[in-house]
Amino acid sequence: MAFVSIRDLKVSFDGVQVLHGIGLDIGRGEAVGLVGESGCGKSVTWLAALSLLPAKARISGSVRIDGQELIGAPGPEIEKVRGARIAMIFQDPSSSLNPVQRVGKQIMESLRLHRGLKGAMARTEAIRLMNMVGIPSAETRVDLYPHEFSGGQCQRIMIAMALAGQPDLLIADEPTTALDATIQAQILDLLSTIRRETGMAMVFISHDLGAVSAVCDRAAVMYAGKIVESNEITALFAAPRHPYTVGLLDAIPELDVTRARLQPIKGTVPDPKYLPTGCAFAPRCTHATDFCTTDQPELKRQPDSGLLACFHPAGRYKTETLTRREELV
Ligand SMILES: Nc1ncnc2c1ncn2[C@@H]1O[C@H](COP(=O)(O)OP(=O)(O)OP(=O)(O)O)[C@@H](O)[C@H]1O
Ligand code: NI
Repeated sequence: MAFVSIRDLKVSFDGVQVLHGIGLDIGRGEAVGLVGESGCGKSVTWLAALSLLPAKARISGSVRIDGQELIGAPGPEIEKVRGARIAMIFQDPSSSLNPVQRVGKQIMESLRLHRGLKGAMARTEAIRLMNMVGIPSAETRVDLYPHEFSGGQCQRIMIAMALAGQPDLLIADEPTTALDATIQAQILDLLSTIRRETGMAMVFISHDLGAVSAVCDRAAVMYAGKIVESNEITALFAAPRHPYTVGLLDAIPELDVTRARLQPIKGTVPDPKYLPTGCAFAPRCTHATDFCTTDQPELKRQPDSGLLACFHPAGRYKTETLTRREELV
């Protein structure tokens, strides 16, 4: 069995289903991207796994790490997993860092909680972690408050806190969305380096397939609470099969192009309350036929080992997007 294995994960809020049976495997040390537009269920997948959803959420299915079932596991067991085995970082560091506590103290608290380190040992380790995530003069800046750091540096400090527990899996939930392009590239670079050095697995959640390609080996594309396609990044970029994946690739910003010239996918994501009967993407899909509006395509293994849920896959080969990926890396 894979190191992390998600099977048929479903989530509803107030009778509205938002996750429709997610299945995903992550190997040890593997970096997997989770991509899709806002509201497709990327965050909910992991918040459900880590028991971080509000009590009203109805969750079924299975999430196992190293064989240990997380769905329905008792609170203290989940708490042990959180931070120590699986750590999560979010888009906005200011919501996770305590503004009135020195950053070093916050990292040391994480070290005490997950590794039992205290005093001088914890302080030395906090400084080492700050150095590792690229904070200059960590020895002196360890005693500063979050507002004395830039947004990009706060995100680095969040990453240091996440690494404090030496997790086997880091969930990075849109960690660069709030940052400008240069800083974003630096953080992506940092995450790749850390993964190589620590050997931890990573799930990188993003709207942007370009950012995902800079960090991940493989990506799963989500739409309306389902995975619609997944494959190795190179295969996904070279030959995207799902028309939605093609749309996401067309929306990747080229480095020297302003956002105004991108081609966003026409239409909007469906409200989970009123999902279409057939394929959820059919109303926006240029390939859709009558059949797609009545029947739901299943996620099936493809000859190239990718997974796809589509009745009318695209066949075009996109060399130009391949070059874009190389530029981004
Ligand atoms: N606490 C909640 N109560 C009710 N509905 C929720 C709650 N959290 C998420 N949802 C709904 O679940 C669906 C999936 O949300 P989720 O946050 O996973 O999307 P996402 O793919 O992470 O989007 P984004 O890119 O905007 O973060 C959305 O329709 C959202 O409105
Ligand atoms: Ni999200």
